[in-house]
Amino acid sequence: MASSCRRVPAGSSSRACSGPAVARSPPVILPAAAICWGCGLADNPQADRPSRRRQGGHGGQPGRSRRRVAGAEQGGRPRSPEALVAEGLIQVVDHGRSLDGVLPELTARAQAAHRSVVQAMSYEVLRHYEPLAWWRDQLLDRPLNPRAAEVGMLLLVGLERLTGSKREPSRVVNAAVHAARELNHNWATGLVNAVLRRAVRQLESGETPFAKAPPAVRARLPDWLFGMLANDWGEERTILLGEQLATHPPMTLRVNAAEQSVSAYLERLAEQSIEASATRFASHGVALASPLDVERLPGFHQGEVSVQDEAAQLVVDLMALAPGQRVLDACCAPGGKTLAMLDAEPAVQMTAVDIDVTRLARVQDNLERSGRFAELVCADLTAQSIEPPGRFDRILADVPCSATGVIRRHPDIKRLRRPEDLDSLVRRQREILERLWGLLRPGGRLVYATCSILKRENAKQVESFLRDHPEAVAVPLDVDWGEPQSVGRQLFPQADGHDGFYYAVLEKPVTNG
Ligand SMILES: C[S@@+](CC[C@H](N)C(=O)[O-])C[C@H]1O[C@@H](n2cnc3c(N)ncnc32)[C@H](O)[C@@H]1O
Repeated sequence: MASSCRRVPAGSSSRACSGPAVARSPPVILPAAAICWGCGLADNPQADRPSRRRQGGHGGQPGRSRRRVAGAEQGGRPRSPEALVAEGLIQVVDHGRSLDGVLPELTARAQAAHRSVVQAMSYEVLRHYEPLAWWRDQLLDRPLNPRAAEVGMLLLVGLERLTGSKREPSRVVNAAVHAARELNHNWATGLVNAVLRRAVRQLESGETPFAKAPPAVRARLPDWLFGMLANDWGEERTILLGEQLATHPPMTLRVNAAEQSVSAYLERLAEQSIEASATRFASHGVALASPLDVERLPGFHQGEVSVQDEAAQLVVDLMALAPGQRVLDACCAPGGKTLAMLDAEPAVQMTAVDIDVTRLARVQDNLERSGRFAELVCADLTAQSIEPPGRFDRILADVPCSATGVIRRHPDIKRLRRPEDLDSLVRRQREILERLWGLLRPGGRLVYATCSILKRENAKQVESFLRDHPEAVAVPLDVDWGEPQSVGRQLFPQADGHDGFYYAVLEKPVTNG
């Protein structure tokens, strides 16, 4: 076992560890926004506030260069929400930056009254990017010059406002024209005005702009992802899936069962006039009717409740934890499932590993908030060993994945992921699985989990592992959630319910001699 002790530096930027290290309990302060696509634990649960919905292109290829939104540090003059969102989304679409990274810069430059609008618009344009861009291209007389990317994005913002907000259409058009000027594209004001007015006329005549759009556009998915999903689940289902992935996810809580029951917590929420209900499948889950700031959640800072998607909460039952067991939470950061397991069974010996030292510090924060303890190890599980082998009774392999099951929460995934990422992810998942299998003691159990809805990362991955490890036993899952696969169960994103997720449970039999 790695044994060197390292404190995670406050304010350090996200980086992989250089070697195994253990971080024990000193408090650490973390940078506000750290992207996590696949954890089921919201980094900024209130970032995404609902707006009214409708429908919603094909964007440029993200380049390698990454710059900040112009003027952010110089305290540049606040701009209109439309201009800020157009500027910010260029950073995501053309420069490959995450929305979580860009939004704080945008909102810092917006007037206080506009901040939530800037957030909501950014999410909505990314959610409906394909239909919005397809519609824009239909409305244009000729394709936009690639150098006019900001104007192209501003048109998407305008089209999103026309279909997704209650604002008077003429005000939407005027705001977009004004934003073009703010962005120093005076040459484009006439174009923006003409295209958006054409869109208004279409809507007023009752035309359905996307009726003739290709299936991938209607599914609000990039072509490559639509193709992969359609290959797995068929075209019709993929269109429905894509539509579901473009909706607002609920904000879901996990009530710490050691502290109180779900019904007791629901009563406390009702006392604060916070509307909520028990989740359908997770026994400690509470779904809020609308997202809110965690500061308003009774007992949040005391660890009585955590923000965690319902599908992510289901891991606890699958782990079949018991006091005294040695448990390894591999790929643990930011610690949502570590905490869920410790809250359910505090008397296990928990070791939690992640490759990213900054994200490990967030695990520590989460543990401290709840007064729980785990040995934290920074290690690359594709390359480094956690000694000695055969040590753990239970292992959770919540491996890095495409995060296609959580696109509702992170619509920038559709712009940032590349098809070629899948090959390297699948390879990495397999390497991690191989190493973890060696760490499992005979008689022990390993739970494989992803927040992906792609078979290659899920049932096909586990099938391939089972072919090469005939000693491994796939445990049938007698549960009422998800859909059975050749091995394991697939959860698909549900309206007002859980995210897309996959679980498989493997056991290593005790061999004689
Ligand atoms: C899906 S997230 C884990 C979410 C976490 N289990 C939770 O519930 O909060 C996957 C994690 O795997 C980590 N990771 C990726 N590659 C890794 C590797 N080679 N070794 C260890 N951890 C890795 C990432 O840093 C990321 O934190």
